[in-house]
Amino acid sequence: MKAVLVLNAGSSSLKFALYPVNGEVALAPAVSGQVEGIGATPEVTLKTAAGERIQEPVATAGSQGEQHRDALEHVFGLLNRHNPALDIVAAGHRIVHGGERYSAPVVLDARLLEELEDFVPLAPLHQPHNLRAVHAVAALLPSIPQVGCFDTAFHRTQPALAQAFALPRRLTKGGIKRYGFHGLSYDYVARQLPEVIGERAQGAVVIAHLGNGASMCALRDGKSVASTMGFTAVEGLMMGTRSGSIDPGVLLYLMEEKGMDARALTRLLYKESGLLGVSGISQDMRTLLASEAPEAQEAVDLFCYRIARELGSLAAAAGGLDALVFTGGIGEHAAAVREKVCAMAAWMGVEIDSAANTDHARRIDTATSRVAVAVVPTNEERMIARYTAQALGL
Ligand SMILES: Nc1ncnc2c1ncn2[C@@H]1O[C@H](COP(=O)(O)OP(=O)(O)O)[C@@H](O)[C@H]1O
Ligand SMILES: CC(=O)OP(=O)(O)O
Ligand SMILES: [Mg+2]
Repeated sequence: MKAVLVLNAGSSSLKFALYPVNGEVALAPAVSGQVEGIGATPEVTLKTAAGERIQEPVATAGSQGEQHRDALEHVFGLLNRHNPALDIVAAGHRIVHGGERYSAPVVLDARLLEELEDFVPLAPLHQPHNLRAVHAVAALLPSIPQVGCFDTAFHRTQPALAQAFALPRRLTKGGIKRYGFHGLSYDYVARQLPEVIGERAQGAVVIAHLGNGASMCALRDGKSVASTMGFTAVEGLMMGTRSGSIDPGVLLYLMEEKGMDARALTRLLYKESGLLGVSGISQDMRTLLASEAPEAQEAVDLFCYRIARELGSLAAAAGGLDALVFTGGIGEHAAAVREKVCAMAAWMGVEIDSAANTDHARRIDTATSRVAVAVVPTNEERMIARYTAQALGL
């Protein structure tokens, strides 16, 4: 049977899946898995259709880029050994930045890949790894077509106001505006929502994608109207290692008074801040929730506080709040985070059922809550597989 290979290269992870295609994309992949811990001690986990789990370390050293490359090679080796007689006819990729031009998935060619290189400085933790995956597939399977699915595409429906910075017009015209990210995740979750919350899915909805990277999106009629991430994936919420929004005056001060240059600031804002920076312990929410250190507690509290603040702002953009939806690794699994955020949103009519929340139920609001509150697992890989099949008419 035909299959689409999906690659989702994140900041510190590489998720992969083989989706059988037979007229339409199968609900579940035949093989899937991920490499986690790229940049530290990467380890790959693969799950076969028969439910067998394989876990092994990835032999690698060197820079983040070199580790991403080794991780990819390791994944290709594993897929060769565990591919259940599927014929890989296409590859679909998550590409974080598509700029202003791309509001839909595209078939990738050499010219387009070169154009997408221009966005590397705008998404330094993602874009280089996304593009590297495309080149790696081209070298290994030169005859198959490849499709790029952009994180920014879903947000192209936003009104101009939501995309604008208050900067001189010439800069806005030059593309310095708010793009928004995690679009494949929002797209997938928005499509699941009618099943979970009925008609309210068409109303004022805020989805919180809380993973290693974290952002929130306001939707109306299932379409993005505003988001917390902007020109780059460092704006908005506090994240695993990213600061989120910060007074730009702090950066000017650090440059002028502390002699920090662009490289040092990039490191600070993307790699040393967020949960890791505030706790001084870990970027991993599991570790922080299990820790008794007051610094861990402070990091979690600030993470939740920032979400609650942004929720108010996004509700203003959406013109109300009919539903609040949690997704991403933290959103799906960290009941304590959902509880704190919802407690701070009580003034908006958010009320959750403690037992349902602890059970990670699909609906966690009480019968009297004015706002529907849902937990919807995201699936960027399936979204990519569907888009790839669609773009190629598979
Ligand atoms: N059971 C859990 N409880 C709390 N946090 C969790 C749990 N499982 C995963 N997480 C957190 O989810 C985050 C990773 O989210 P994920 O969406 O997988 O990340 P990525 O952005 O790399 O795709 C990490 O902070 C991790 O600690
Ligand atoms: C855009 C982004 O932050 O992605 P991730 O959550 O995969 O780091
Ligand atoms: Mg992610």
